[in-house]
Amino acid sequence: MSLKIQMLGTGSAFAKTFYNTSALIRSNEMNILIDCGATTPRSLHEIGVQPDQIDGIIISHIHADHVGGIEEIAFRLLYQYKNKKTKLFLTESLAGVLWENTLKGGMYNPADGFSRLEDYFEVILIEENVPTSIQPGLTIEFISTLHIPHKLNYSLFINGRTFYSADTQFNEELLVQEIVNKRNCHTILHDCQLSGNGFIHATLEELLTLPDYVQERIYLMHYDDDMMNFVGKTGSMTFIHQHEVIEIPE
Ligand SMILES: Nc1ccn([C@@H]2O[C@@H]3COP(=O)(O)O[C@H]3[C@H]2O)c(=O)n1
Ligand SMILES: [Zn+2]
Ligand SMILES: [Zn+2]
Repeated sequence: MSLKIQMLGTGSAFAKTFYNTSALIRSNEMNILIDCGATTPRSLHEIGVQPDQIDGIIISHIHADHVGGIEEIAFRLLYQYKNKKTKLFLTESLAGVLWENTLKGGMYNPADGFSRLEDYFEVILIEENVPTSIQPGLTIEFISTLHIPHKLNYSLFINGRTFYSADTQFNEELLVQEIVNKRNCHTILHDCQLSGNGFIHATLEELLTLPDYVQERIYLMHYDDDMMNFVGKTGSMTFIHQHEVIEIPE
């Protein structure tokens, strides 16, 4: 089965000319969303994908640019699409905080029987660091990575060949030794803070220290509005663009 990734957005949390970083894993048989930020529903609308065409949503971590559009998708499935549920793929610990700390505020409605995450979604709990088949032809590993200390965060390893960082601090050992040397990963989609100190994201300066054979595999995403000023300054790495489609190698 031929799988593709289409970027719904490639912007940082504060970008105004790019939508929040999120992506669709697509084939003839499925549309699986990676994260659903505040601007993701608009981007889905622009490429003609309706909420009832989404077969599931993978959640990397809880920041509004990654989960701020979930309430809209859930309410539209419930009210516009007559109680259709989509799947939500996430770790058990993330499911707890996603409901209690983020979604419950807008979605808690016990009078109508909606008081848990499971009332809106078919919740599929995934064990971290274990490759798990979530759809025919699609295996995802939630790799625990460091974004903000004490905050749950997962990068994704897709079908054993493609790494999607979501939001993470620079981790040379993970990228070089584990992902490329050991796992022979050919495609890396990595968040990138173009200027200033990283602290919670990998900076361009840090990513430029990677060996060439690793940089060649990296698409940069989650960038600020000044991205155009950095074209030609990203070593062997390339920017991926909003709505661009790339193949996921078999
Ligand atoms: N400790 C933190 C926490 C958050 N932030 C900013 O807020 C954004 C939330 O989404 P993000 O994509 O993780 O990027 C974060 C930083 O811009 C930050 O700069 N430092
Ligand atoms: Zn983010
Ligand atoms: Zn984040």
